[in-house]
Amino acid sequence: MASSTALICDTEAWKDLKGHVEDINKTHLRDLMSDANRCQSMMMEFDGLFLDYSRQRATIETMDKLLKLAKAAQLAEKISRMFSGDHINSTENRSVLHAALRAPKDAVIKADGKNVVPEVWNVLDKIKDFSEKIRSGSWVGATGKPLKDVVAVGIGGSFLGPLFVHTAIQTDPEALESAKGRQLRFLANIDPVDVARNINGLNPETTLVVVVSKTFTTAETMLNARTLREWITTALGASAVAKHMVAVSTNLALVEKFGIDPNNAFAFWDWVGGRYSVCSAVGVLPLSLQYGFSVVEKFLKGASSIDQHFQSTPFEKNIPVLLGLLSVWNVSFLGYPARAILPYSQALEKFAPHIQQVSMESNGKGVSIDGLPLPYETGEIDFGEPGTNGQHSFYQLIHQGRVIPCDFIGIVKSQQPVYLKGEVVSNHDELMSNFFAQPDALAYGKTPEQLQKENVSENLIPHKTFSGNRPSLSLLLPELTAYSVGQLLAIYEHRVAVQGFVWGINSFDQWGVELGKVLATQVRKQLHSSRTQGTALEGFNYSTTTLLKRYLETSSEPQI
Ligand SMILES: O=P(O)(O)OC[C@H]1O[C@](O)(CO)[C@@H](O)[C@@H]1O
Repeated sequence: MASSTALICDTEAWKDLKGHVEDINKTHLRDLMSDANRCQSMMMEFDGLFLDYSRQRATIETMDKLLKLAKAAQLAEKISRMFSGDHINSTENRSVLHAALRAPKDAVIKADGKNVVPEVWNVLDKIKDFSEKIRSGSWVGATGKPLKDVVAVGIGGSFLGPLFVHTAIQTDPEALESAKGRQLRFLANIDPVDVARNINGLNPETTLVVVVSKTFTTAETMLNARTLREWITTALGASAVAKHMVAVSTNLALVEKFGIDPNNAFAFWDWVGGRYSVCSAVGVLPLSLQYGFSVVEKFLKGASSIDQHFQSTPFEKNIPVLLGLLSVWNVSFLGYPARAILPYSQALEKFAPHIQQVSMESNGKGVSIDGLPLPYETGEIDFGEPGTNGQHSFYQLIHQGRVIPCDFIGIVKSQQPVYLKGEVVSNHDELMSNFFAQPDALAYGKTPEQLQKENVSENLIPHKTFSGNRPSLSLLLPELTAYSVGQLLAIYEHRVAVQGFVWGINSFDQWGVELGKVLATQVRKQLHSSRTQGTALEGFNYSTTTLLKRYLETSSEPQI
């Protein structure tokens, strides 16, 4: 781009792709898929992962044009600025260095001129030491009992990533074995029902609470932390906090003010965005308590492998770059506003919710990084469910309704294989039959002519016709281990960054979450004064006043 304030849509590369849409609209995936050379060029392998994007509505020419768009967007420079610790999160004046969280001990990654890797490893070593003490029972609670259960209190990025990784590895044989006799739970929502569910069946005597908050000011997390502090101190006395509560934060002063011993706090840094923090103490501490540090270290290594691939592989073979460019193609050129994340793996059931934050909080922006209003949409609506459950839910719309590019994620080797004697296939093969079938159903569809040949009655033909030409990609992982979960995470993190870099936005701030928080403060104040002094409602519009009045009049909330 000529100047830093120019928008990507003004470049020749963007305009060229706009024109190219017409060519693509003349194609059908049925025909594109019959070109073996094209398909072969759209498959690649890295470190055990296999990517097939031949079912994208793209030709070799499209890919060529997308690579030109990457050049016009100065993608290589932007990636390099990220890894060099430049303050690419300009609205918060911060570096974006989550890759440093999983870098090998001898790597050098600088923020503001200082190598951050030794600090990262100091915290990792502290987590290793602490989690071993808890797991071995050498650290005991206030009544002398070992702490076998952990409740991690946090929300958003201080919750979704750790929950995803926990859910993904909990049935992996190695992780399962190392977690025997232990429980890890996550308290995120301020809904008191979530508190009730999370402490149900737990004994404060044997529970460790980990308060996870980058800022240590998030209203929900702090109230939930105070609620669990009350649960512990009511049962065990005020001094029990020292043994039963620890924290993860960048704000160690507030951790201390809360009453948690600073020695029991695990730091991270402002160059780690909340939604990119699962590889910091945010995820590593709770996961190490549950599975042991050596399992979690494999997760970090998997992510690091993708970091190196992303940083050094030419774009035409670079998985996050290719996926990011294809997403830009689908959103900005083909006009598909959503993306379905469809892992054929129950263990990945929390992957889509995590990626929703990573992607939508990062790329749902209305202005360029320089503050210019964007004449094009950014970000996509991410959603998903594991297969085959999703097939019995929203796939109808994907097959015959709106066009939604799909990410199919499959695993070669099941974490928990089952084969029943006499069955046609193993349970995992049954699952994977669907993984292989769905992308073709979407791509090829079914024509009225085919239905006629099958003697389908005329009145049903329109209903049974599938237009096809619906794009997807398939990612095949050899197995689902801590390592491959790390790979998967980093692929999506970097893919989202690629999209943001091309769109010319700041993918690392999140000002859009602030307004609602401010308005909730006004409501909170009003609820307090109405409940304690009977103050009349003031300063709200007709609708909110009516709703609040009804809530206050009919609510059975305990009075303060
Ligand atoms: O870790 P914290 O500071 O409690 O923030 C939690 C979450 O709140 C947000 O700031 C906004 O929802 C997220 O970006 C962040 O992950």
